[in-house]
Amino acid sequence: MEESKLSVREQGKKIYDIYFRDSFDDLTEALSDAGLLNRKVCIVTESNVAPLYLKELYDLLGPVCTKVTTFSFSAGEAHKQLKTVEHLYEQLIRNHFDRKDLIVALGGGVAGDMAGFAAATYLRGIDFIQIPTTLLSQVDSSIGGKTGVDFIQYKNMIGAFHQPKLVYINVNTLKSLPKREYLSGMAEVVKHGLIKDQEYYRWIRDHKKQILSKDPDTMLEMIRKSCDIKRRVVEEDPKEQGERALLNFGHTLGHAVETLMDFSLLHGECVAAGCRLALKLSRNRRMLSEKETEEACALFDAFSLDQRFDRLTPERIIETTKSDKKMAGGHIRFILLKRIGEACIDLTVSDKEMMEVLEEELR
Ligand SMILES: O=C(O)C(=O)C[C@@H](O)[C@H](O)[C@H](O)COP(=O)(O)O
Repeated sequence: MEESKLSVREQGKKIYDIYFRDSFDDLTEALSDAGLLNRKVCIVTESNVAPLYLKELYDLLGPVCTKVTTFSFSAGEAHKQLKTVEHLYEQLIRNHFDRKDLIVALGGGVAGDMAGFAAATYLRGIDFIQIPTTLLSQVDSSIGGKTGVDFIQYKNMIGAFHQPKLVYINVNTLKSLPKREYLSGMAEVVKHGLIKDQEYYRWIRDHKKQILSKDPDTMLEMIRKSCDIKRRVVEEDPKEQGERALLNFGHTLGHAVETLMDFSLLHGECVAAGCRLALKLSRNRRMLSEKETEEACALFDAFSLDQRFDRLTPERIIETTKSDKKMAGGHIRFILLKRIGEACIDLTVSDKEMMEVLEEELR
């Protein structure tokens, strides 16, 4: 398997590397290259991931760190809350963590977002690294430094931009990932093709079989391609002043569905629902043809991203969307497609337009 890495830069200066590997074998070398050896470390992980990889990580880090502690919380979006972060702060304080020490986020998006947020805020900021173990976190949430927690039912409402010092992707962790979780990550992968790269979108369509069977070489190529797209976007606009908002394609209505379904659907499943709606909004604006829209929706279907959310009404979804943070000057910030492979920001989508696509989707 080809092994490689990508560097994420800001204003030409390297900020961190993303490693693509099929084991944890050279993690300590990666830490050494990033200047992160001989520190006190806290591995932050969750209850599903801990039994699989915590011991391996602990044993690897022990010899190259001054002390290794672990913090494990109950898995699930319901625990991505300030309360969990408070427990982590307490542990860091009890173990006398100072500004030179390191947090290691081991797990999916919830672990990464929350550990990153703790790292951003503890002592006004300490270093952290990302070791993502789900497809969604490998292609999306581990890159770009968005960290945070949900607040009451508001998704990612409290957070900070804080860049990791290293992202270490071991694609072999996907073998143990439940199928539903794996497919949920495909929503972000398809999103990358739709918003930025028509050729990549076609590549995904042509490699459905290999992707579904978790063919290692295909997964590695796909993860690299997606990370490269995300890297380019966040390099250009690290703090979401413009271009980076395009990564929110599917998230405007997706976050509303996720909240209203009480987080019973996975994040990627809700993003897929949001992407279908955004595709249909783009079609109704005559930016996409009926055929292109159907084909893109069918690609989500191929990855079983066709969950129903018909117990929700269009009115409730629209109302919840307006309380999300994607508002700009009183308008909902939508990401639409000008064509397959090119997205744009739009502040003019009306309630009527939303109603039309929601009624179509919920029919
Ligand atoms: O990194 C980004 O920027 C993204 O928007 C990527 C999204 O796929 C991701 O889910 C992100 O966490 C959503 O951010 P939010 O600002 O809408 O909470």
